[in-house]
Amino acid sequence: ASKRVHELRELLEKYSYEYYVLDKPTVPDSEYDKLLQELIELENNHPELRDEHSPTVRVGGQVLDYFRKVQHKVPMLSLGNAFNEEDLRDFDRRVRNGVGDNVSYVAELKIDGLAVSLTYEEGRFVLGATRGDGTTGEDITNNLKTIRAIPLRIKDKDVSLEVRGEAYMPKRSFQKLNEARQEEGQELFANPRNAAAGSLRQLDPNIAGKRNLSIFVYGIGQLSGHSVDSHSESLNFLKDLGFKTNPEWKHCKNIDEVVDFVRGWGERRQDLDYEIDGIVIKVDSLYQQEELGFTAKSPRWAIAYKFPA
Ligand SMILES: COc1nc2nc(N)nc(N)c2nc1C
Repeated sequence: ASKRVHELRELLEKYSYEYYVLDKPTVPDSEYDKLLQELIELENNHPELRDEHSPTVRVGGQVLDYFRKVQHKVPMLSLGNAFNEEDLRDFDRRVRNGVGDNVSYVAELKIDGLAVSLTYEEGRFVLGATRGDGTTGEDITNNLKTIRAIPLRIKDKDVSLEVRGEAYMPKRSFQKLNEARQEEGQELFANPRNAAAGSLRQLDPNIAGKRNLSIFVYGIGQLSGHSVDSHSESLNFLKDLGFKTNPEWKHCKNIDEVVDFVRGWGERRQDLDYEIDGIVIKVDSLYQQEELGFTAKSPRWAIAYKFPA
């Protein structure tokens, strides 16, 4: 039974990764469900084989009375805002005053969701938390385990890391959820962001598990067992580890390319299946990020361009 249990876990993780992270399933849902059912029965008949990182825990989890508070080892800061091209050029001038003219940027979509932190130790997902006030968040591990795009195990066991990402509800899921709530005469969610936040604040993970949430991982808070020199390298590293990163990011040689990127997405964002509220621009070199440092509440090496609401 143990051999079959491990075989099923590997298979289900692979299929889940293909479906929820790559969006390229290689087997029909019926096949996935059949294997999952077999694993659930095997685990029920052999409790000694139970594992809290088994794919079966995504659909289970006990109801909590409250969320435990957790301290972020590395604060989850907020971003300074830019509202027009001039603000972006001011940001670029400040950066170049700090680190010189040899600077490049990464521009990425700012997902309109809920910032979360995911901690992995010896390759296993051990803690998921909300941003909270930046230093203290809430332990919502059970709810985040229901997000299929979040790997419960990562291949590289020697890597321990804490990653940050934005949990979100796809627009289609938001529409279906509100239609269902309309039918049941329940209060509607105002927007996908509130729906995602409301779902992750549920004390019963079975509710969160039915909300079809997803995530885009956008950065590393802490990392040991590996090193990277730039933000673009960290995005590729996260993708290689099996995380779902947003594919629309662009390495920009200068602020002009950033401005073009921002303009482009200002027009195209309604084509996306998820809501974005802006573009985040970061100095690519981690060494230059270090040189620029932080203000009391935000990195000096990043800025969020906000689209008009
Ligand atoms: C470096 O800090 C950050 N980076 C970010 N990147 C993206 N894509 N989206 C965010 N919401 C975000 N937020 C923060 C605080």
